[in-house]
This record gives sequence, C-alpha cells and structure tokens, in this order.
Amino acid sequence: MIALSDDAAPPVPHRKLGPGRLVIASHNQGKVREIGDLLRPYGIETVSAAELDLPEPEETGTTFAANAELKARAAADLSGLPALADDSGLCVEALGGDPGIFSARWAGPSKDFAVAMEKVHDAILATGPDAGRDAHFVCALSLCWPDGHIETFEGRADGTLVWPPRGEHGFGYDAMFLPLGATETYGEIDPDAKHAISHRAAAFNLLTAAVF
Ligand SMILES: O=P(O)(O)OP(=O)(O)OP(=O)(O)OC[C@H]1O[C@@H](n2cnc3c(O)ncnc32)[C@H](O)[C@@H]1O
Ligand SMILES: [Mg+2]
Repeated sequence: MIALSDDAAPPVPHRKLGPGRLVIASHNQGKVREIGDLLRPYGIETVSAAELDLPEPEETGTTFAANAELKARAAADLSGLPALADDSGLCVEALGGDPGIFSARWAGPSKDFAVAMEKVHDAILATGPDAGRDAHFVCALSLCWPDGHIETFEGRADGTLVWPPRGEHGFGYDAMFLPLGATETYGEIDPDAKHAISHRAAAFNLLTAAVF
C-alpha cells in the first residue's frame, strides 16, 4: 500500500452529468458565450447566473481552482441545479504571474479591458528594456452538484503578448495574446479557431472526458 502524505488531497471520484439544466455560473458574457459554444454538441440545457439573477460571489480564493470552486458552489447552493463555474486569467512571466487571479480586477469597476491591457503593457515596460513578453492563460472549470460534490479541471494556453492589441473578436485580454506558433491574436481569429487551442477548451476537454 502507498502511504499518502498528510497534505495529499484524496482524488475526487467522477460523476456523470445527467439530463436537466446546468447553470453557467459566470457573469462574464464572453465566457458564457464560449462555454455555451463548447457545451452545444452535448445538448445540455443551460441557464446563466445572470438569467437566474444570482449574485456575484466575492472571489476570496488564492488560486484559480479555489475561485472556480467557490463560484460553482455558490450557484449550485442557490439554484438547486448543477453549476459550472470558470475562473481564468492571464499570467505574464515577466510579472511573476500577474495579473493572474486578479485579471478581472485589473480592469477596474467599469471592467475596461483596454485599460487593463495598457496596465499589463506598462507593467512589463516598467520591469526593464529587455522584459520578455511570454504569457499564458489559465482556466479552471468547476462543476458542483447541489449536494456539494465538486470536480475541477484546469487548462492552459501558452503564448506571447503583442502591442498594440489586435482584433475585435473575443473578450478581455484576447487582443494582446498571440498563441504559441500563431500569427494572429485571439482577438483576430474566429471563435471556432480559439476553441481549438484555448485554455478554456483544454479544461473543457478534461471535463467532458470525465463527466459526459
Ligand atoms: O467571475 P465571472 O463572473 O466568471 O467573470 P469574471 O470576468 O470576473 O471572470 P474571472 O473572475 O475568472 O476573471 C478572469 C478575467 O480574465 C480574463 N480572461 C479569462 N479568460 C479569457 C479569455 O479566454 N480571453 C481573454 N481574457 C480572458 C477576462 O477578462 C476575465 O475578466
Ligand atoms: Mg470574477
């Protein structure tokens, strides 16, 4: 028998998602649209947190997974339905991983991502003339059942940042993110092309393999 160390979390057994409505526990239209696209082939009936008038929980976690879990748990508790939450963000290597879990907060109360992208650009410049532009997106997806059972899946997409931002597609930081090996930013490619390579799709593929 293999002894587990005290801090090793026991594996969460997977559970299959049955028929019925699923709450998309996000107040971000861009994410709700992308998760809706990713779920469409599975014929799952969805309703968003905004449509159910659910409050936005305070994101007090220190990791993407912890924040995804608290958002999924809050929506499942309040709705009595299974809930899928997404916590994601842009991590810039030269900034020690910032803005990371604070990616939404860098856009301020008016959620202005032109401002947030400029802050990222300025922060990189402030680190020095040779600052690298490597970055990655992370997406944690948590699926919580009304009885509290919860499963979390994490995906990542690597790339570099361009300046100025390019493209009108997508949301958030998409217009400054050039995926590894690509010539067009997430803001320039169409949604299907983003779904083929994105951090959200990577997390979603792990989720679908486990719960559908
Ligand atoms: O918490 P919810 O209600 O889901 O919505 P949010 O916008 O606050 O979402 P997060 O707390 O997860 O913050 C992540 C931010 O990172 C950015 N982000 C996440 N995924 C992205 C993507 O695929 N493309 C561009 N930006 C992304 C986006 O601007 C988000 O606001
Ligand atoms: Mg948020």
